[in-house]
Amino acid sequence: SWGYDADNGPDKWGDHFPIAHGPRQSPIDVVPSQAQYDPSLKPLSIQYDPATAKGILNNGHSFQVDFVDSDDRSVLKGGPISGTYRLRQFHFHWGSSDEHGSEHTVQGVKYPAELHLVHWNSGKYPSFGESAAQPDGLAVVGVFLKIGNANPHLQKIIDAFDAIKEKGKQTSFSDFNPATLLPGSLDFWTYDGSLTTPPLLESVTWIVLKETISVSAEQMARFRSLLFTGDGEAPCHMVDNYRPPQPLKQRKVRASFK
Ligand SMILES: Nc1nnc(SCC(=O)Nc2ccc(S(N)(=O)=O)cc2)s1
Ligand SMILES: [Zn+2]
Repeated sequence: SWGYDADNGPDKWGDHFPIAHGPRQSPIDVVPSQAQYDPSLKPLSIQYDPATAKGILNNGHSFQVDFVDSDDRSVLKGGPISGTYRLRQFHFHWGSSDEHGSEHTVQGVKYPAELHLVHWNSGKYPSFGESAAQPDGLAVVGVFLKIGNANPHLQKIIDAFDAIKEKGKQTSFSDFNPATLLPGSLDFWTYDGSLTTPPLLESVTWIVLKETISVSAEQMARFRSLLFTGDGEAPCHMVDNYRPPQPLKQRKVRASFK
């Protein structure tokens, strides 16, 4: 099935998922000078309850931290979205070296990793699955990681990696507030896009934060110790699990800041 190799990677996804060539694909290259400041954008409202953290899973493409999303304890509001979107999971994309790895780029600048906090429109739809099929179903907050001081909040996640080294492994993960992974400023760019992996559904309102969070080179090396492969397979390090920027086509990117 799909992956990030030459034979099953982003250039091949259109064979089974023709929407790969659609009008609102993600990620994109954000060009700040082309983004229009929109004073009607509200400030982002992010309220997460650490008690909703459930588990951490190596799904063979990335690792994700899953949340209880059967109630509105961890929600995103404001910004470009209307109503309430519930946190479902967060995950990352990263490179084989510190020079690349993010999905979105900023005027061609690549970051070593990118965090995605995935939310669904619980105010309007009954489930994640339903939401994922709607043009206003999902909202993903993207945060760039930049090499610097070790990030103590990331360390709790990294300490769980030994238990999820191989594809399919999962372990419990509790009492974690993903808001600790956000930068000081919630200034953002926003545009209409898609999931960046198959099924590439065009149901995502993207909210890409301008400010980065830090990660140390040693912490990035721990990300690269995870495996795409499962127990008993020839081990393949989980690196370069990012889709490159896609055509902007008829879209505008808006900025929440001047
Ligand atoms: N009916 C459906 N159930 N599940 C799906 S897709 C599962 C899923 O959450 N996929 C997903 C893929 C990419 C992203 S991302 N990288 O944040 O755009 C987020 C989420 S469609
Ligand atoms: Zn993602």
